[in-house]
Amino acid sequence: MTLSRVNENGLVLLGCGKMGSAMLQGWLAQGLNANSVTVIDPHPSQWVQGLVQQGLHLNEPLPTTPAICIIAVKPQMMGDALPALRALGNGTTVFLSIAAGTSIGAFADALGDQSPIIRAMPNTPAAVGQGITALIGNAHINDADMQMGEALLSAVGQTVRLASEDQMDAVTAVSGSGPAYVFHLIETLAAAGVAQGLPKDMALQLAKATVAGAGALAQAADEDPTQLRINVTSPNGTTAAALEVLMNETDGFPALLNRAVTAAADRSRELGKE
Ligand SMILES: NC(=O)C1=CN([C@@H]2O[C@H](COP(=O)(O)OP(=O)(O)OC[C@H]3O[C@@H](n4cnc5c(N)ncnc54)[C@H](OP(=O)(O)O)[C@@H]3O)[C@@H](O)[C@H]2O)C=CC1
Ligand SMILES: O=C(O)[C@@H]1CCC=N1
Repeated sequence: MTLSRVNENGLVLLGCGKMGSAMLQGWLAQGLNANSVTVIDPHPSQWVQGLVQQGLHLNEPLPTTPAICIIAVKPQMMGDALPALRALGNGTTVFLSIAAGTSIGAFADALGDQSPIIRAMPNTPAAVGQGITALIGNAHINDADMQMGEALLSAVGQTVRLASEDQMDAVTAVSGSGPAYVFHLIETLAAAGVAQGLPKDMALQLAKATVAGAGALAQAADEDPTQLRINVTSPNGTTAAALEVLMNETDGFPALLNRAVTAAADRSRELGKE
């Protein structure tokens, strides 16, 4: 689907930090006109300020009925930020929030209970077009609205639709926060390489390329990740020695990652109540 509805009627982006900027970059690359975009952010980056020359509206009054308003501020800032959007509520403007924790019900309370609202959870690989976003809409979202939301998020990666909003805490814990776990894996794999005698730069290069290559193979291969792991593991070889440590039932990777994902999902649920 093209971004024609957004180009014709406009897009408001509330909050243009890490995620807002990553998405905006993808939309512009996919053909969104800068002059269809209004960004509201108290401290816009140099990059966003530079887009004003291409027609982007920065901290200007809101258009009357934009096609969509993307909410990309921190959950803790919602109380301060949402009143600025009330004029767009209960109309045809679709609200799409990417905030962790904040429920569709909380947005309906703040913006009007007739408002079409999509809740989405992207992740930072969106900055290189390789994100994944889960979405769910409320009862006022029609097919065309959902397609518009998906078209925008597809500009920065894959999309999946959720069956229920309850799934969003788990999604946040797996793919929203997940890139941080993988970056930590890169950091710790490189540090372990240094401990084994490698120079720091080379250890980091090896760790980054290994994670990137394994990720690309997992996406491209017909085999599932279990088979791909088995393919690396020679009987009585080096990988088997490492996996014996990593797959330990009590303090191995599965137990550790399960605890980490549970902590993230619990925090997402808490954020929804704050
Ligand atoms: N980072 C991530 O990996 C992901 C984040 N998210 C969600 O995305 C949202 C944004 O996160 P992220 O981009 O990391 O955060 P950032 O802090 O990078 O971006 C938020 C932006 O909103 C601005 N802002 C603060 N108050 C207002 C206001 N009242 N009106 C307009 N803009 C305001 C901030 O300005 P200033 O810095 O000056 O306060 C900042 O530029 C969060 O809700 C988060 O849960 C979702 C998926 C992944
Ligand atoms: O850490 C957070 O709360 C946000 C949501 C998912 C990724 N970053």
